[in-house]
Amino acid sequence: MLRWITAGESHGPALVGIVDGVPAGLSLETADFERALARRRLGAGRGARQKFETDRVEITGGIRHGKTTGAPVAVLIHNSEWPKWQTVMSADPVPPAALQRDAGTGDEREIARNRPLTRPRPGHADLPGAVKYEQADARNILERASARETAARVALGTVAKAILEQAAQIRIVSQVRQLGSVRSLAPLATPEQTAALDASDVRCLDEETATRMRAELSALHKSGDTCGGVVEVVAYGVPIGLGSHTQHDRRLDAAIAGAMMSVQAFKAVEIGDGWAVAGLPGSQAHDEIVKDEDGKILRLSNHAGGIEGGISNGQPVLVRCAVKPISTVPRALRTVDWATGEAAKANHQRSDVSAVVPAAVISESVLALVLADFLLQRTGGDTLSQVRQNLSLLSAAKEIGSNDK
Ligand SMILES: Cc1cc2nc3c(=O)[nH]c(=O)nc-3n(C[C@H](O)[C@H](O)[C@H](O)COP(=O)(O)O)c2cc1C
Ligand SMILES: C=C(O[C@@H]1CC(C(=O)O)=C[C@@H](OP(=O)(O)O)[C@H]1O)C(=O)O
Repeated sequence: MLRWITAGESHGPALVGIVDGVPAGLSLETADFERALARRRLGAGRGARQKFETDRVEITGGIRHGKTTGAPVAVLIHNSEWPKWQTVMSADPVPPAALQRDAGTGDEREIARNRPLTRPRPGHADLPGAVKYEQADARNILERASARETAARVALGTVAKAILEQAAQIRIVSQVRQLGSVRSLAPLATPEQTAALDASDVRCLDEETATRMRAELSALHKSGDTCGGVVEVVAYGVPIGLGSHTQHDRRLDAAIAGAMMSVQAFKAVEIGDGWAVAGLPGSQAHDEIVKDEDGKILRLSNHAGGIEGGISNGQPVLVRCAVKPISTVPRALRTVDWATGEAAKANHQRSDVSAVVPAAVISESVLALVLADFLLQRTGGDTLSQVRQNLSLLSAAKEIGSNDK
């Protein structure tokens, strides 16, 4: 079983991610984490921060000389901007005067950064968070609500991907299915296309569609607006038998949907052709089962997205997620200033125009974490070789009915 947790603020000194239950013997090193984080920074629509952020990684537990030891893996991701934020984000009390002056740079923005944020942004966590936690400064909410946190999840996803790839040759790939109102009809991506997708600023290999996506982003940017979209993530090589129909919290589809919905701005999750099959007759909605010439069982389609009854069925696991538009809209939305009680325009700060491209990369990590957890629940094993061996025994014993004899 794999457990994971993150901590840290967007403008704090670092993010922390911890994943427990990692088998010993996996090959992993700092460069693997940094490569994964560089993929998350990619993409059209990102704001100023990603231009200078380097996501410097420090492994502080669970890996020695390039191999996991079986101990929890702990990773720090340093914040490149920390010196600039040190006063306003200080964990220890600072004298009020220190918050009213800049750090000697003469930079007005520095002073502004220290003022309490009292004009909540519709769509962000500012208002419900401030009410719930009784905070007068929305910064105490937005710092942790920020999707900066997904950097830690991508770091942990690097461990999960290593488990899946090294133990079971499971590979995950993502693409952008829709950016703003522009939809992509591109075929399902394969793992071999990962490098090409990473090289596309809109994560779309159809050039005509990619051009329309860029044009829409640029028009929105010019008009001070933002957009969302749809990301698609596929896991290939998932064996039959991850998850269970026997209890609500053992269903693989439920775990995937829950994990995906936990990503900032993800507002809907579809497994396979989830929304489309709702409107189809049953005769067209299911994946018929046939035998090939060698007697092997095959499917004629994959509407179910690789999961039936909460159990992986051997087909690629296919998930789509709807990502809402960024809520820090430059053409700021109406709100109420809780300091004055007056109508106001929402706080505006440096922001992304669209998070859809990094969202695709994040969805890979989130899917990897869930699949690695369910794989280890199925196989057990404290080391990579035990997981491999147990998996091969499970694959060998898959004859239907053998347990009834
Ligand atoms: C990769 C990524 C980047 C994001 N960047 C921003 C941003 O720059 N500005 C913003 O207002 N929201 C951004 N968001 C979305 C907010 O974090 C999110 O809307 C907010 O935390 C409220 O959570 P909810 O949308 O899940 O309700 C981003 C989301 C993701 C996944
Ligand atoms: C920092 C990241 O995304 C941030 C997510 C985010 C938000 O509100 O979610 C707001 C912005 O923060 P900032 O004001 O510091 O630029 C984004 O840049 C990141 O993805 O690494």
